[in-house]
Amino acid sequence: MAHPLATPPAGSGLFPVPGGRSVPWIGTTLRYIRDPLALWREQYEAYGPVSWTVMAGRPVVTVLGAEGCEQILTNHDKAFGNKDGWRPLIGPFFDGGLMLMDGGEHRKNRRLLQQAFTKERLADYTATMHPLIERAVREWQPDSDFRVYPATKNLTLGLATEVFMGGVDPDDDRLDRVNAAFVDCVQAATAIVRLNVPGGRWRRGLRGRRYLESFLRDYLPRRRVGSGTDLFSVLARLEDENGERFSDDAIVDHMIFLLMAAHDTSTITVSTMIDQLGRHPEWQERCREQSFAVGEDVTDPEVRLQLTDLSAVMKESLRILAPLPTMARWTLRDTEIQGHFVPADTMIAATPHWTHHDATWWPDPETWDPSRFDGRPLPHKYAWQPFGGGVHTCLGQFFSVVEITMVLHHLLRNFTWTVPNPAATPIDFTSLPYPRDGQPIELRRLERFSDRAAPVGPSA
Ligand code: HEM
Repeated sequence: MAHPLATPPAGSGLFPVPGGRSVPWIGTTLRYIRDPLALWREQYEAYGPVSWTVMAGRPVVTVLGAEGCEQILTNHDKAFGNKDGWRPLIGPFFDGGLMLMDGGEHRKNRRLLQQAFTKERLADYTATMHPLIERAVREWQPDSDFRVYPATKNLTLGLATEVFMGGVDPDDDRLDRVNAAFVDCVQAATAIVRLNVPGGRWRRGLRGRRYLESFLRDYLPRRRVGSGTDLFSVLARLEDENGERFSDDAIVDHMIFLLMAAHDTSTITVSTMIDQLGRHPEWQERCREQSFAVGEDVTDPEVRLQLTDLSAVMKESLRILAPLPTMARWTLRDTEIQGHFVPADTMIAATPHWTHHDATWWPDPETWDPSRFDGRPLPHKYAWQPFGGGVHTCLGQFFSVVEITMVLHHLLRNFTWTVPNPAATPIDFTSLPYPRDGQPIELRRLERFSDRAAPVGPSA
């Protein structure tokens, strides 16, 4: 039986948001962590595209479908705020990050931050990243039980410290602890017990945040005065049109958020692509052929454009597993979503992961098939939205595409791999999605001429 979230104002013509009773406080949190698609499918069948449930102690309105997501992300009537949507989830750990800002504050910070993501800056980051990725990937060791996820996480963290931070001192041995601090912060986001109690995730997250702050503050004075082209140095020297700069606190906040935004999202995307290419050798070989055809150096954007198969593989992998399966919002006043009345101060979940698996837009949605991205237009502007939409669209989108392309490009040129376990990879959705088993593959070094498929064509 459906229970309305709130009664619509008389004469409004709006429907109440339907929903069901569930376990007190925890509600559907655990079911979401296990399998959000199964949970949403059930909600959709029972109540339609807009319904409410309880998650971690509060009512949450789940919006399923491209139209609803478009309405929320484009936010034309400014009814949806980011700050209070994300804050209950990741606030204490990623406070001061761009994604947690609204209105004028967001506009001002985004304008300034955008200067760190221009074409010229991206070219600098790319030039720094390319040799690091090439070397790091080549050093991966063949293994019949190679775990992709932790290896990729190490790689992206190493890149982040070089490209984002400008490197660390040779005798600074805190990187493992920094990595652990990120994980603690991100995982605390969905802690069931949100109290600062010993041994709890929340406490570990808070401790992680303090560790990251002190780590960055140690390096900040040098970045302010240096001439580095890393993101940290760029942020430390940015000025707006009035000559205003970010304060020390703002730089540390932005850095912690950016490191987090860049790290786990790219890691899960690389990991999904490797997993899928291991299960689809024909696509692996197609991508490899293009990677050998363009040569080793892909720092030039024109050269990367030729990796059309890899680009399709990335898009399809982002479709099958969106690194941000859900985007949080908060209603700033009474409003309407797809004809339903939603009162002020309600948590909203926009759900790209659902849209990406919606058969309306994606026939046979559970099948991984990069040929969906063969250049034809999207079936709906919001049918594919891994990088979000509206004013909060991902600022690091182009950076991450370059980073991911380069990792896969070098991997394809150095290795071949298969996935020994035919069962689907078990994904945990506690925070950002990650493979519970670390994503095992059988990784073999590529014998360049014997392992590659013979060239196709009349002379072959
Ligand atoms: C595959 C990789 C990535 C994915 C799928 C991704 C996804 C997203 C999404 C969906 C949002 C919007 C959140 C919302 O509307 O609430 C977002 C925001 C953001 N992302 Fe990314 N991201 C990725 C990589 C990166 C990287 C590498 C960086 C930085 C270098 C970055 C920086 C940001 C920032 C700063 C925002 C906030 C933008 C704003 O609120 O104005 N992201 N990202």
